[in-house]
Amino acid sequence: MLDEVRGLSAYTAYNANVDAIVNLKPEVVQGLIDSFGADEIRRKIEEYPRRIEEPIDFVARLIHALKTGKPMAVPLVNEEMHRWFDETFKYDMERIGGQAGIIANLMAGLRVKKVIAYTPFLPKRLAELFREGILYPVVEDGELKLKPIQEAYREGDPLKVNRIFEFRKGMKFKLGEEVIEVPHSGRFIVSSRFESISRIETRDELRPFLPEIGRQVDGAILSGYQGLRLQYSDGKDANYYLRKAKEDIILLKEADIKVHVEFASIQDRKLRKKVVTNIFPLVDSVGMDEAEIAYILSVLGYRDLADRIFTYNRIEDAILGGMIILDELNFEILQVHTIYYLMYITHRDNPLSEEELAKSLEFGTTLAAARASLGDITKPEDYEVGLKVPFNERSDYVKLRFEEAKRKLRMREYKVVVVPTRLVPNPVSTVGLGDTISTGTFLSYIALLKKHSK
Ligand SMILES: Nc1ncnc2c1ncn2[C@@H]1O[C@H](COP(=O)(O)O)[C@@H](O)[C@H]1O
Ligand SMILES: O=P(O)(O)OC[C@H]1O[C@](O)(COP(=O)(O)O)[C@@H](O)[C@@H]1O
Ligand SMILES: [Mg+2]
Repeated sequence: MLDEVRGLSAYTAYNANVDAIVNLKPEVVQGLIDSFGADEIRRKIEEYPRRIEEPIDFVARLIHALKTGKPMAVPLVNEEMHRWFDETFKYDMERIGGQAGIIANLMAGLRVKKVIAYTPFLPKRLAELFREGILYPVVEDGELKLKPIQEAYREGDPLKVNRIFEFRKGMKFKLGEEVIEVPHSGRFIVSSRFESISRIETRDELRPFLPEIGRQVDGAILSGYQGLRLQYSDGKDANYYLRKAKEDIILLKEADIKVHVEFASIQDRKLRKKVVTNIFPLVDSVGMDEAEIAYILSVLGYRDLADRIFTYNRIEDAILGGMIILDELNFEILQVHTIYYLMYITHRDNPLSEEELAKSLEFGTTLAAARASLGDITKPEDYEVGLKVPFNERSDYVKLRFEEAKRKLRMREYKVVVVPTRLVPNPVSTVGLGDTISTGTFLSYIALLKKHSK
């Protein structure tokens, strides 16, 4: 599968940023609890702030994420808080972040045939974090040029920095009298959402060249819509940017390529609904994690099912939710990544067999296991490391529950495929694992479709 994937060319847009990463230590978490007070933190968790405006919002959402062990992302809207973060935490490293940034570097690491990456802002510091070989589209003398991305930076473009808090399974701390033990390794993302970095779009001069870009690739992976704002100070709004985003997809698809959207957490319910209802029906494939499937169902009017997924993590609920999302938003294939399994839901008439779909999921989890083990994938041989990671200890349980779900649910009109994940017990890093899975599954899906059409 790796060779077939490496024979493909792909385009990715829109979000890339610098991730400033903190590997959380229990004493740092305990220090935060001691200085903000357990009662105040509990009260804030109940309130469940959806934006970080002051430090207590951050502390409450972080402690909640640690308690559940779920991957979460919360927008930071108060620019003043940069100072508080920088004074409170010591960053362990800086690397490229954002779905488009991570995916571009992953594909370049695998030496995929051609990687074109586009991000509306490209300051020098960001351009330098992209891997060699990645091309950036620019318009020169009225023509499309693909430049090495490191040479394409623009002076004066704003730099976006997100903070990532990596936490590890088994970490213990006390919230008042309550002893909390983190149930899973994961990451908590503080996503910067200031107006200057929130225009997720293709520059007007480049948009007419999207069909030409589409003709040079086999597929496109788009993400970053979560960075939009409902309103901008110049009178523009999310509807304006979503209309442009829809135009982009239509133009790329003139070349009859498959388009995948990698979904990411959108805390604002209005924006979440706008993004899924505008964008998903235009694309072929969508990827998301377990929390995101519940968030989407909740805005589509399936609150009970969303709550069940959040609370119990049952496979049958995720399958039911996935079938609803696929049908309501009418696209080709949904891929869901959870800690213990990956899942595809597609229509019965999908040309790929269930065995082929399972192979594609296995490719995705193997790639993620390689990244979790090594921290990054810098060369094609790194994939082999993933093959050495065993499937997780709940694999038999996952298979059993899937068989049960098949008996309970009406699934005749769909192909539903579930494979257990290869889980690294002590991952070097977890940020970007979802993007890695989705890149692996989407590229292998295209490669398998190509085989069928030969
Ligand atoms: N330690 C891990 N080893 C392998 N794969 C992992 C590990 N931890 C998480 N994963 C996978 O990554 C996704 C996370 O997706 P996000 O979109 O980044 O939330 C998780 O569901 C696992 O499938
Ligand atoms: O929502 P934003 O601000 O574009 O940022 C997305 C964030 O998600 C990531 O792309 C990681 O995503 P996953 O962990 O879900 O794979 C980070 O690198 C980045 O900071
Ligand atoms: Mg993700």
